[in-house]
Amino acid sequence: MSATYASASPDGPVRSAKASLRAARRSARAARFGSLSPAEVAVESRRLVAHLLAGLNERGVWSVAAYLPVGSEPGVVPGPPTLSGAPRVGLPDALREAGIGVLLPLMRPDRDLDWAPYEGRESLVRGPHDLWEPDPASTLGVDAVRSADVVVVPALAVGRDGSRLGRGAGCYDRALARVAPATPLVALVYDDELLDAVPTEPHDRPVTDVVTPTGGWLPLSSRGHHL
Ligand SMILES: Nc1nc2c(c(=O)[nH]1)N(C=O)[C@@H](CNc1ccc(C(=O)N[C@@H](CCC(=O)O)C(=O)O)cc1)CN2
Ligand SMILES: Nc1ncnc2c1ncn2[C@@H]1O[C@H](COP(=O)(O)OP(=O)(O)OP(=O)(O)O)[C@@H](O)[C@H]1O
Repeated sequence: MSATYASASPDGPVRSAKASLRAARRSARAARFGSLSPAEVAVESRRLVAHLLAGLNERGVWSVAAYLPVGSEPGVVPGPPTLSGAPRVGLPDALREAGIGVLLPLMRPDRDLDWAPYEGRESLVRGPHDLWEPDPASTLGVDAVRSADVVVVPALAVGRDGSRLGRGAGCYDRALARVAPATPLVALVYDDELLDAVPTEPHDRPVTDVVTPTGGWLPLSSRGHHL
């Protein structure tokens, strides 16, 4: 670990505040998800994706770095395992069908993210941690994320000030450190996951916009640039 992150010791006050909030948000998300029927989840996911597409369309965006929502993440497509074992793909297909070029991440062993173009669900392979990822043979390298007009990022919670709480592996922190300052960073969360603020460390890059199933696309106060 470089000296830049020396202040972020595993037992520092911000680190433990993040860890407790992460645990609380994870269980709240899981509990709420468990209380919804698959049909309700599907409706919510479609609304979220529709808001994202509308916002990208309004802004004339033709290329994004996105991800494939899994488990109880916002945008997930619910249902039993498919016969082929292939994942249920909502968000990346919706973007692709709208004519938007999509990069998907692959998690590297060092917890950095590599990227590859999304070419349809048949091209996905099982990755680590129950993720589905593009074929490792098709990767473009860690810097490919710089080519996206917009980066769509996962989050457990987002503050109205742009602060973002992720899974805690630092994958997106590493990836976003490479992205040009003017590139919009759009987090997808459920409505009750948009908070006033979440704890941050110096390496955390604020997101500029958030999309929720009911609230739609909301520019945040951290937003320094307009498309
Ligand atoms: N759908 C989706 N894809 C994504 C992410 C994400 O958050 N959601 N990522 C965002 O970074 C990257 C993958 N990052 C990950 C980082 C850590 C763990 C992990 O440690 N998983 C534990 C369970 C605890 C957890 O969910 O974090 C495990 O499987 O044992 C999984 C993925 C890239 N792709
Ligand atoms: N640019 C970077 N290079 C290397 N390590 C980093 C970088 N940014 C953050 N880290 C490390 O990643 C770890 C996790 O950071 P943090 O708790 O902010 O994760 P997160 O933002 O919740 O997760 P994610 O980015 O995966 O969504 C920390 O140990 C941090 O020091």
